[in-house]
Formats: sequence, structure tokens, C-alpha cells
Amino acid sequence: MAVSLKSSGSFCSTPPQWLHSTRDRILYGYSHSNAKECTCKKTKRPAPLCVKATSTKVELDFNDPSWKQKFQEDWDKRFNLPRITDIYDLKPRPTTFSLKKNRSPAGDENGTPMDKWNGYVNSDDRALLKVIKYSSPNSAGAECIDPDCSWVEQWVHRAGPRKEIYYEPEEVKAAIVTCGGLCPGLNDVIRQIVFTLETYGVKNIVGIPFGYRGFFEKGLKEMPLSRHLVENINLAGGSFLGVSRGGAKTSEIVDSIQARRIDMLFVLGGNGTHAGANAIHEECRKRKLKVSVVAVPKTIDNDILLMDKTFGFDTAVEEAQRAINSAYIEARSAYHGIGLVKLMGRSSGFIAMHASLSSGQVDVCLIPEVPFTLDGEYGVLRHLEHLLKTKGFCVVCVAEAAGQELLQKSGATDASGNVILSDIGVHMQQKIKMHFKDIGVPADVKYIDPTYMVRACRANASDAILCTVLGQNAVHGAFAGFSGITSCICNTHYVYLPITEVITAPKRVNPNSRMWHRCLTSTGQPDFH
Ligand SMILES: Nc1ncnc2c1ncn2[C@@H]1O[C@H](COP(=O)(O)OP(=O)(O)O)[C@@H](O)[C@H]1O
Ligand SMILES: O=P(O)(O)OC[C@H]1O[C@](O)(COP(=O)(O)O)[C@@H](O)[C@@H]1O
Ligand SMILES: [Mg+2]
Repeated sequence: MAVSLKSSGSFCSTPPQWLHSTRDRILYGYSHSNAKECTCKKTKRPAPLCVKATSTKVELDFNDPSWKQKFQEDWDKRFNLPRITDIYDLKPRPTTFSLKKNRSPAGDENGTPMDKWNGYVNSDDRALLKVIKYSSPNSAGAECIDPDCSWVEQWVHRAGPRKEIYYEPEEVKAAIVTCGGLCPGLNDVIRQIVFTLETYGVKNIVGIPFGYRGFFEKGLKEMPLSRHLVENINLAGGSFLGVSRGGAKTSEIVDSIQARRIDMLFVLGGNGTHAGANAIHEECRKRKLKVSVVAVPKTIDNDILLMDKTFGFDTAVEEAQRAINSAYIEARSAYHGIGLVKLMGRSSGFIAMHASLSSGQVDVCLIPEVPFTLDGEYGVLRHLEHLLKTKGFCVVCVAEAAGQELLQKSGATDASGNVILSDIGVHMQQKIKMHFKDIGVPADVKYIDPTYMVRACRANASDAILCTVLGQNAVHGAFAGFSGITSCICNTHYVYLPITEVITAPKRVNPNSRMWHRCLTSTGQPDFH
């Protein structure tokens, strides 16, 4: 099989270099586990897991020999990036972004003319979103499109600086806003956006205080930003600009964007923020405003579709495993000690799963994607009895959204409309204590809920790098004239995705993925139902 990739104005043919992994073949990298359990309605043939085509408009008939071509045409349409030239007839101009500063404008010190410099990304460059070729739908974690799980190329747009830009930097007013909950790395992204804007030559950069609220709340003034001002903000956690939930009224926000004469808006946030950014982008289009809205995916929950990870997630996992280490030490040192740790994650168990894996000290990991029972022969409590009997202590890690069906729902929502979860940690603490009292076995339960400690901290090294690249690419995307896009990492490559493709649902742990199976191998826990 050969793949064609149009690049640098010419077509290059690159045969995939397959590495064998038992039955499947892997094209470097690793797979995404954002598949959802679904049945392929059309054929009714067994397909244990098929990728839910989030916004596919075409119904595919897999008996049609050209289905693959149709899929790919539809894919290209869906992943095409919206740009301001869709509504405006604009001429591009040569970029002002160059790393080869202080050199003769005609060329570098070796005499290479700037137009031959390979530092720019060609608009036809693409990255592959998926890299595993599953030989069967029954392969672990298989994400299939058709019942035979055929290999289908899914290309997405490569991020980075373009040779031509659609804004005059001297005339640009750029704004940055950070929304939702806190997340390590917000300051790193703000800082890089400012640095990169200045490198292009932008002089008018402002921060919108306290999330979307800063657009319409009277008394909240925009904050002028410069390299000098943000130089060291990455040394602290939190957001230099402040954050908030709720209160997003798209038309008022766009009124404010219009009144402030903002040309570029950089929006840092999670699922809700991205939905808001897309609504702002659509409204700007409706009003025929020349505004680029570019998002950068932030959330410790790592619950945004299609991307490898969101910034802040790695740091949150690192902090979370410190809590697990403490729970382990407490449990190990107590007679019949049970360490219980509850970790954040609004609708997905990524932090709990990864912190359990990284700590290596967890005996039971409970996530919302995998139902469990506490009582009964196969319940968690019976397993804890077994662990106390066999090893004398144990550690349980529970995601905050896990086991919600076991609890009474409050029905309450936060200012953004997110459901306020019932407290599974406290519930489990009480249940465990009661259970061991009832059966007359001593148990010393130590409960740790690190809550905001996992996110109110400075980004670790890997997040700091991710933030740096995503922030820079966000600016390159805006100058390239894109709007309604997000700057992210897919399959280890930095890309732009249309926001519409990442907001259709929260990303969740796939219980059939190798990662969850690895977690189970590490904890050694049985099924709890
Ligand atoms: N569907 C939506 N459309 C427009 N704005 C939204 C939507 N959902 C949330 N928002 C706004 O986005 C901001 C952040 O959303 P929230 O869910 O709190 O955090 P996050 O973006 O981190 O998931 C809030 O100001 C909220 O009002
Ligand atoms: O108390 P808050 O600020 O509403 O935040 C609680 C929620 O925020 C998070 O930390 C992250 O959520 P967002 O990405 O939506 O901001 C969740 O893990 C948690 O459920
Ligand atoms: Mg969210």
C-alpha cells in the first residue's frame, strides 16, 4: 500500500513502514482510544467497536466498492479548516515571521534565499490521525470504520507557520481569554501567544479578564500584554488573566469583540469553551467580521476528542500520583490499612487511570466508563476483604465521576451547565468503614481527596513543552487566516482541527483499549459486576 501526500507543491509517495505487533500492524506511534461502542447499523454485521463518525453527513454502504473514496471525500470536507477567505476575498502577503532575524533580507548567511528556507509549513501538509492497522474488529481496542476493519487514511492539517499571511501585524489587535476551571500551563500558553504575536510584529495585545465574563461584565477592563509583562508568568500556576464559568452570551461577546476591534481571539479552555469559541466564530462569520478565533485545548480531564492529550493533563497526573503515594504509605503502615483516593475528571477516568498506572501502587481503580458494584459476591468490598486477608492493606483510586449511578443525584449544575457530581469518595469511605464494622474485621481507612491540588500548580516539563508549541501554533493558525480551529497534538504531531469535530461529545476511556487493559494488568483487579 502506498500513501500520497501532497507537500511543498509536489506529490511525494511514501510507503507506510509497518512495524509488526502480533497480529495488527502499527505505523509508528500509538492508537487513540476515543472509539465508542456502536453497531454498524447499515450492514448489521458484527463490528464490536466502530468509530462513531462524529459529524459524517454521508451514510456509507460498505457493499459499494467506492465506499472508501466516499468516506475520504467526506473526511476531507469535515476536516477542512474554516478560513476568513471563505467569506472575504483577501490577498495574502509574505509572512513577517522568520527565525532568521538580523540577517540580510535576501538570504541567510550561507546565501540561501529566504524563499528556499524550509522553515514554513505548506498548507497541503497533512498528518495521519490514526496509525494502527487492525487486522480484525476483534483486535484489542480496534477502531473500525467498516465491518472488516479496513485501513483508511485519515489525514488532518499540519500546524505551523505559513509563508503567506492574511493580516498586517501592525494593524492587528489580538486578545487572549482563559475559560473554565484552572489547568496547569495556562500561563505558559498565554506567554507563548504573546511572544509569537510580537515576533510577527503585533503591538496591540490584550488579555480579557475572567473568561468570557470579561467580555460583558461591567468593570472588568482588558489587560494590555507584552513580552515584558508575561516574561515570567509561567513560573506560577493558575491563570494570569483569571478564569470563570458560565455567563457566555455569544451575541454580547461578539458585540464586545466588534466594539473593541479585535482581529484575533485566542481562547484557552475545555469542551464548553470550545463550544463557545465555535459559536463566536460562527457569529463573526454571520456578521462578516474579519476575526480569527483560535482555540487551545485546556483541561486536566483530557476529555477532548481526537487529540493525544490536552495540556495540563500530564501535570495533573503527576500531582495525583503523589496523593496515591501518600495513601499507599498510610495504608502500608496501618494495620489493615485501606488507602482511598478520589481524583478529578468530570466525565472521564483518564486522570484516575493514568495516575494508577504511574504510581503502580493501586489495587483497585474505578472509572465512570466501567460500571461496578460495591456490595455482593463480585463487589468491590468483597475484593477489599480479600486484599486485606492476602496482603494486609490495599489502595483504591476512584474517579470523581465513577459510580454515580450508586448515588443520589442532586440535579444541580454549575454556572456553565455542567452537572455537579455526587461525592463518590465520601460515599465509598463510609461504605468501606461500615462494611468492615459489620463483618467484624478491623480496617483503618485513610481517605485523601486532593481536589484542586492537582490543577492549581505549575506545568511540569512535558506540559510546558506542549503549551509552548500549541501557543505558538495558535498564532501561526490565526495569521494563516484560519478561524474556528483548535491547535492540538494528534498522533505525536502538531495539527489544527476544526472545532466542530472535537466538541460532539466528551472523550472517554475506552474500556476495550489496551491502556485500560494495561491498568487492569497493573492493579490485578477483577470485574466488579
Ligand atoms: N455550548 C456552549 N456554547 C457556548 N458557550 C459555552 C457552552 N458550554 C459552555 N460554554 C461557556 O464556556 C465557558 C467554559 O465552559 P466550562 O464548561 O465551564 O469549562 P471548560 O471549557 O473547561 O469545559 C463558560 O463561560 C461557559 O458559559
Ligand atoms: O470546582 P470547579 O472549578 O467547577 O471544577 C471542577 C471540575 O473542573 C475540572 O477540574 C476540569 O474541568 P474543566 O476542564 O471543564 O474546566 C474537573 O475535573 C472538575 O470536575
Ligand atoms: Mg469541561
